[in-house]
Amino acid sequence: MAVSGGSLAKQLHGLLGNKVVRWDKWHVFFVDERVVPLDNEDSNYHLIQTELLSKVPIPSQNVHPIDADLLDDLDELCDSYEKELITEFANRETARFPVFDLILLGMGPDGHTASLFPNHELLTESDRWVAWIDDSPKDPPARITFTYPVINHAHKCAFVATGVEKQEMLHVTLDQPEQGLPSSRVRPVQPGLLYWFVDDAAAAKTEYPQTPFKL
Ligand SMILES: O=C1O[C@H](COP(=O)(O)O)[C@@H](O)[C@H](O)[C@H]1O
Repeated sequence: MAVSGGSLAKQLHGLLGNKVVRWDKWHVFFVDERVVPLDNEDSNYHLIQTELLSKVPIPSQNVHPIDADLLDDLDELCDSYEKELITEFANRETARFPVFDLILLGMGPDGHTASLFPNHELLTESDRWVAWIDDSPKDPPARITFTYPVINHAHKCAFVATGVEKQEMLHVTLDQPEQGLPSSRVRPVQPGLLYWFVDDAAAAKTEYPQTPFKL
């Protein structure tokens, strides 16, 4: 699976203590990463490590952070993360893109997902698996991110969006996909599935038919 950072991290607490999950079978990649050392407060790896990975028995070799020795060279950083994906998926898939079982996504209050921001040229990247930006409108400016070809080839993509600050963008994402917000562009190719896990505050303006699901 691949996981995002941000507010999603705390929602993963529900997995702790789950007796059904076979943690030793998991491999964890990062949907996007801020180009900072892995122990920096801004690092998505640091966040997910703190909130989830340090609390469950996932073998450390199954966790795939960016190579922190390459923070000064964004091209090299992306190439090395693509190679990490190639190595992991080499014996499993013949597809042109890695096919994750699950990609967990968040949505920013501006409708961005991963490090794919509104009106950014990366929204139309169709070739690379992992790409960099150095002009993120949200700090820190330098990041690497999965591109849509990777995200949209997953078996399952699941967004988690909570709180009133996500209300407007959830409405636009689901009810006005023609506006092309980054979060609207997540459309897994057949037979992939897309789920949205939202709370009442985030969903208050949404017209899209909902299937309430209580954990
Ligand atoms: O910068 C980022 O933001 C998004 C959304 O974060 P949220 O805190 O508004 O939920 C996150 O999904 C992404 O991984 C992260 O790098």
